[in-house]
Amino acid sequence: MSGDRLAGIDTRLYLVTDTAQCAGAGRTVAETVRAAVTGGAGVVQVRDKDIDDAEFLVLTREVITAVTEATAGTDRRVPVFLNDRVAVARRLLDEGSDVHIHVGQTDTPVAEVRDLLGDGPLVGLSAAEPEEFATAQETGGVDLVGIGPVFDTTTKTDAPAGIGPDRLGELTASAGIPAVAIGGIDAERAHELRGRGLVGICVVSAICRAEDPEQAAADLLDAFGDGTRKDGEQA
Ligand SMILES: Cc1ncc(COP(=O)(O)OP(=O)(O)O)c(N)n1
Ligand SMILES: Cc1nc(C(=O)O)sc1CCOP(=O)(O)O
Ligand SMILES: [Mg+2]
Repeated sequence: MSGDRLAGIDTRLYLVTDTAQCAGAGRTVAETVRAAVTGGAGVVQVRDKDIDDAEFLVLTREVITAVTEATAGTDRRVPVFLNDRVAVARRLLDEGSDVHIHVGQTDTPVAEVRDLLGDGPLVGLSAAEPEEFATAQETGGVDLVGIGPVFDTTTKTDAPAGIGPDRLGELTASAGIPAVAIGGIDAERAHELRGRGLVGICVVSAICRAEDPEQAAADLLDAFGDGTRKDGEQA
């Protein structure tokens, strides 16, 4: 896999959807995505552990439409990732949709994902151990790693305790693959993740539970900035 496969994508703010959290805030996932992308989210992942593949297919089509509407008339490229559902991704690719996939360490292995989906889609992988980065680099085929949880989270019920920004920075430095941080990130804490080598921050509840997801996205982007400057450093 060669070239800058993330070219043209603003990876600084990555939204992962949670259907129940969006519903609790009185909105659909698609409405939340449309607002968040309008507010600046540059990557979207559809994640729902409680529905079957047929329902996930419908949900993802709605999200693709929301992203298309939010980016209409701009030159923004906002990729839509599917969480875990390789078969649904294959179906959408066959329909001509531009979709991508994020898998974890216990999901479909990356080599198998590539066999099933080919070289076109971006592949994200969860990784939080040096050995996992080494394997991802050796195997190839991973475009982006998600490292977490950086802070404690209640959204992912099987997540361990947060590793903290310093450990996150060490892992990012050794990842060798563009990395986003995930877990417990909100607009108050996002500034702690500047200067950690990340290409972006990834959030669920900070946008899905927000009263105003467009404003929440803008606030998160303000707090993270371009991600490169640590607190207190001059531009
Ligand atoms: C960007 C990003 N990073 C990490 C994860 C977590 O994926 P995984 O470990 O497979 O856990 P589930 O999300 O499937 O519960 C992610 N989804 N996105
Ligand atoms: C989906 C997910 N993956 C994680 C990981 O650590 O790999 S943490 C997480 C949930 C993040 O939700 P919130 O932004 O609401 O804390
Ligand atoms: Mg997974």
